[in-house]
Amino acid sequence: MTDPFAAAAPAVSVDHVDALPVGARLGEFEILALLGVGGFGMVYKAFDHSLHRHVAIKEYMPAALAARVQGLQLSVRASADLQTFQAGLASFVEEARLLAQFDHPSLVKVFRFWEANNTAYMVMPLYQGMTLKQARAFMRKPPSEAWLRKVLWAVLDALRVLHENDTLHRDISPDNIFLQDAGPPVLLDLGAARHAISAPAAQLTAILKVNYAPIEQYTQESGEAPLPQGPWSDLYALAAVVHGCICNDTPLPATLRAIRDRMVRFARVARTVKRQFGVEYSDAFVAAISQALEVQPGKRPQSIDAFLARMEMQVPPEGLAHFDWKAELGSAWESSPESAQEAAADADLPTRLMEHPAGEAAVDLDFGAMHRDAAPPAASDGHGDTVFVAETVAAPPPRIAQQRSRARRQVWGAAALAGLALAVAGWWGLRPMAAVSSDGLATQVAEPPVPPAEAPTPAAPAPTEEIIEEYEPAPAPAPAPVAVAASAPRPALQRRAARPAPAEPVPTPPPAAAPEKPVAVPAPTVKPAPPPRGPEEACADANFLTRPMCIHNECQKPALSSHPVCVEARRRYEADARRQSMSP
Ligand SMILES: Nc1ncnc2c1ncn2[C@@H]1O[C@H](COP(=O)(O)OP(=O)(O)OP(=O)(O)O)[C@@H](O)[C@H]1O
Repeated sequence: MTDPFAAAAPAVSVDHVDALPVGARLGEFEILALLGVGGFGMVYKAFDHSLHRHVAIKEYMPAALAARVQGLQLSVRASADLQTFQAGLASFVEEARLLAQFDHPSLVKVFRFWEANNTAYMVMPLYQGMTLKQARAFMRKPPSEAWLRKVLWAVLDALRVLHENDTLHRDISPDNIFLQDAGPPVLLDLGAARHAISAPAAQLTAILKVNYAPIEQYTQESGEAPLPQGPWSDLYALAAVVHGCICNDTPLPATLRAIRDRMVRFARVARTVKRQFGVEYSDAFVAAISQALEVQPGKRPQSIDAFLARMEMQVPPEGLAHFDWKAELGSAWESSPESAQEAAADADLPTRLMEHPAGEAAVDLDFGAMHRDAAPPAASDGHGDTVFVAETVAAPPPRIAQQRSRARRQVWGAAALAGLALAVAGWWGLRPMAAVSSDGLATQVAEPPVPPAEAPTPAAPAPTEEIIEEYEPAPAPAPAPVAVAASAPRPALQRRAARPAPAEPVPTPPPAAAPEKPVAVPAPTVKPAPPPRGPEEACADANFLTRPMCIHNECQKPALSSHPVCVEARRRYEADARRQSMSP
């Protein structure tokens, strides 16, 4: 029997101490390899000895909460986590049951599922290809509009099935969109376990992919009136995926955008891409993505049909059923991430597009290392764009009359999270930025940091030194508590919410006092010049939000480059850059 999925193999070799061993038997299925590890599950290539075909099996395995102690059995690490583990398990099964009902070429098919060994398993087709996140590394320039439209149509069609069944996806990201080597792109999972683990009881953590989650997902747990979620929420995430794919960079989190929207407008991205790469996007395409990226839910297209209409897309793109994503990338495709980088360098093209509005700095923030203190670190494995959001205990339901101001406060709560994220990101992810010419186009672009061949030495110059000079710290939001008000648990698979109220302006926090201009003081003529102040001294007056950036800026001064604080900051930066370059 021919098996169209037989050749599928992991794009990168994966290993995990808690993975099932090769050769393990789960009934008629024999484990052949580990394909991928998510925060909440492991996916294996397996052989079905009954039907004689290769399949993929996903095992519920939240490594932060459970371990494999004996044979195939899972054991919860700490009794305190039992309830959380069980909630995730129940949602995993619920998701499997839901997906098993659907039969759509772009929605992962579940052949069967069952519970055993204190966990559960989901059997799926073994797709051949790689995730959009992995595929982007093989592109020397942004993909064409025609290519993106094929991916979008497939995902939107799958989303339509979910929305029509009163279910939201809530977890769309480049690593959940799977590009088959020949066939339509597939939406891999619903992230139900992720959301259930975030909310098994009333005092919990929300776990979000911060670069793609719309602002309303930060407020969903609140016992106060939440910002409404609906198809517009999935559309935001999908538009963020497009923005990120074109820029080859993760988009700014909605929480940061709610404070002050520094994300490069999509229209400007399109202009820059045209100029730098010669890749053009139509007005309709740009308008639809721009609208779906609105921070305020009410300003986005409210349904998939509205989005498609904005995009002037009424019929499926031709050849979607046999979409060969590599071939259709044309000259953008390279056979390896390294050659994609080299080709871009040879053609004097950047691999990543970064720009910012005139007079403002664009900061490439990496939230990968940010976790709530109490969150077990293993939950982040392979999920650099996930963040744990601290939440407090549920409040009583609000009166309707108070909902407006409460919704506003929720945005502020989310914004407070952003403040913390900003502070952490200042340490971990400050990257080069681009200057913008008066025509609104990026005039410089930054390449991703290249991992040093050897261990960094303290005297090594910071990799971003030249361009960072242009950086001006953003006005910091006033310090605010980082906890987002919390609530009662919600169903693991989010039911569709009511249409949002007409757009209400997201409150803009008062800008922090502008730093005073330095006053020229005559230099002392007799006393020798004092030794340069250390970065910590120089930033003594900075608050917890502005301090990391202040220290970073101080460390750009040549006199301080070998100061221990700067050496440590640089070491962290470089370790992070290496970690990122190694992640698939
Ligand atoms: N049916 C499949 N065929 C081939 N590879 C797959 C399949 N399903 C998943 N994978 C691979 O396994 C990886 C992890 O899968 P998946 O994203 O479903 O895990 P997860 O635990 O749900 O992660 P997340 O944290 O995103 O919820 C994917 O990135 C993909 O590379």
